Amino acid sequence: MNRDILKDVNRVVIKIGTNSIMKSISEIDYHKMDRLAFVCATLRQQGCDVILVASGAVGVGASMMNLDEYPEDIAEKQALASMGQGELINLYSRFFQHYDQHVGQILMTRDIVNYPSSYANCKTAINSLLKNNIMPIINENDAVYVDESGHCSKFGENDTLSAVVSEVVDADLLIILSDIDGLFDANPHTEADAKLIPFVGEIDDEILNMAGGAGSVFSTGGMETKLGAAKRMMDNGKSMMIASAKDPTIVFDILEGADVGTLFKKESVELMIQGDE
Ligand SMILES: Nc1ncnc2c1ncn2[C@@H]1O[C@H](COP(=O)(O)OP(=O)(O)O)[C@@H](O)[C@H]1O
Ligand SMILES: N[C@@H](CCC(=O)OP(=O)(O)O)C(=O)O
Repeated sequence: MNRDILKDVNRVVIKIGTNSIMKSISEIDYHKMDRLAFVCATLRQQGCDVILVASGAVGVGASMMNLDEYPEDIAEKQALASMGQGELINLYSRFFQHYDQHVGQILMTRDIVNYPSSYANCKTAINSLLKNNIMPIINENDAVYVDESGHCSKFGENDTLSAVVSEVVDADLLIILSDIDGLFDANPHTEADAKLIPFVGEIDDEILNMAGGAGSVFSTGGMETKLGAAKRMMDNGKSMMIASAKDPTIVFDILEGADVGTLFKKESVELMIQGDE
């Protein structure tokens, strides 16, 4: 699959998982956060609209409290998220500042999917940030979500959230930076000879059967939710990449059309670029 089309991307959503910004349960990977800020700010300078979906509220909160493991209790998790989110955005804000880039925090609940006025407000808020050259940094509002049968305002993981955000802002491409190089034909952590799949043109049962759940204590979605996000993007005629978060400058390679990670793109549909009709 020729990837030259990725060179024309004008608006990109980049999602990075908790696992990728933590060295261990107690240690934040500051270098990784700095590289990510560098990449996002550089793309912005080059005229590309970038929206960052950044996980890590609970993880950063747990590291601040020196916890050995994550709590199961929802109220405890929400308290950690409340504390951790403040520190997470503080860190990103400081790293982005090195590259002369202001950031704006947006914390979402599922209300944006369920209520058209919330959706419209969210769209306006993100577009206003972009218009003013402020980098939107988005996470779920983990401290207050409700997860009850009568009312569920929870996403629960950021793969789906990042696909919804891509829809809201009409992004050309969603890049999910993960702790793995892309989609493999089986979970590489359990199948030693699993092979990377460079291109997926359709999410069918064969592809869905390859996916397993989350790979670490930090993660919530695993490959299943990433495939759900890919399907959402493809149904909207847009594309998605899964690539390794090890070195965030891989985003430059992706946008140069390099053969890295897994590209999800409907074979029959040309990547729709902002401004094209
Ligand atoms: N077919 C597959 N290909 C790649 N990874 C898979 C697959 N099935 C399950 N996984 C798991 O999904 C993990 C990536 O998802 P996740 O744990 O949510 O990480 P992240 O925090 O980066 O989003 C991998 O590390 C791996 O353990
Ligand atoms: N919103 C949560 C993260 C949820 C999530 O999806 O995490 P991840 O699987 O690491 O992308 C938090 O910030 O702790």
